[in-house]
Amino acid sequence: MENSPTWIAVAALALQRDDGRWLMHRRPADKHHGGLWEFPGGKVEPGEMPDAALVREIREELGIAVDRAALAPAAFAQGPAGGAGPAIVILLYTAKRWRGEPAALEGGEVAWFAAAEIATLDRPPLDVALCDRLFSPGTELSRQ
Ligand SMILES: Nc1nc2c([nH]c(=O)n2[C@H]2C[C@H](O)[C@@H](COP(=O)(O)OP(=O)(O)OP(=O)(O)O)O2)c(=O)[nH]1
Repeated sequence: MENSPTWIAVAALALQRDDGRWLMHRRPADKHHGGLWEFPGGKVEPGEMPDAALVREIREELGIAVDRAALAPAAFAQGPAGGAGPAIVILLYTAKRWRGEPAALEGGEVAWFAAAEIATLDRPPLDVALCDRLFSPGTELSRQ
């Protein structure tokens, strides 16, 4: 066993509107992965459940309230290990209910996209993997 952490958990949200569009967040230019489109969310803190972390991150980042009960686990993706820092494992949830109007409170921008449009956006590698799983043909979600 190594003493330093080998991975960190990130919780992310695929929020879907009634018209079928999904919310994506464009990271501020000065951040890691700046300018890329990702699912909103953030790091899970020690001792925190991922869904509780996501409720907190979404409130801070988008200014909306999502209930833990409205979050459905959808997919995960794992980054490479052995790099400079810990590997990232992203846990993606979906939600169709929330309160408030999403806004990019911590910078960047937010917009709603059809699944086919998301495939054309510049995204971090892990988001490409998550989208493949979320929207891959034959899955329940891709037909909605
Ligand atoms: N939130 C989020 N992060 C992602 C996605 N894809 C992806 O590679 N990441 C990476 C970018 C960051 O290295 C890490 C999450 O960091 P973050 O900056 O969003 O989280 P945070 O708000 O808790 O971080 P911090 O700046 O307060 O340290 O995961 C994604 O779809 N959503």
